[in-house]
Amino acid sequence: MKREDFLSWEQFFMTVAKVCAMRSKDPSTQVGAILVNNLNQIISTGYNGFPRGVDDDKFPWSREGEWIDTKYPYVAHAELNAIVSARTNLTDCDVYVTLFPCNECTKIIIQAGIKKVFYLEDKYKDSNEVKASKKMLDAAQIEYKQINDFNVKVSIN
Ligand SMILES: O=c1ccn([C@H]2C[C@H](O)[C@@H](COP(=O)(O)O)O2)c(=O)[nH]1
Ligand SMILES: [Zn+2]
Repeated sequence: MKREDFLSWEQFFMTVAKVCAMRSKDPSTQVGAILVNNLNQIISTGYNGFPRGVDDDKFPWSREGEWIDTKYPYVAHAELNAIVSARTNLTDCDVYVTLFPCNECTKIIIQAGIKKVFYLEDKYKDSNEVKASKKMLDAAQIEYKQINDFNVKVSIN
């Protein structure tokens, strides 16, 4: 008899996105994103971090202070990294991301032709950035779906 407790595609892809987030060196919020095509193939992965050549031991990780002295001007978002790393056309791909995309990532998601956004956390839902994201996704008729029943535990020895 076949196993019944296998991961669904949604659980599987979000688990991979969570694992990608574990690569992030951001001390407060680690974000992972993956792109999946209509054959359920993972096309690309990304996580939030500084761009290539921007030394993450020399640039700031802080959230507060003068904007130029915080991480915000420098960090490349997980969705951006996944999209620019993809080596194929992204039309009709889905994105799985561990945090609801900000407005800048949302613009890139829309322009890349991505069809659906699956997300886990929405901790900045009251921010103007996320409100703007939702307005743009609604206008562009791109669906977004929160994975609610995510209780996957991965333990690898
Ligand atoms: O769409 C998004 C939004 C945010 N991120 C990254 C950028 C930062 O590294 C963190 C957010 O840091 P806070 O300390 O929680 O403000 O998340 C992203 O990758 N994608
Ligand atoms: Zn973003």
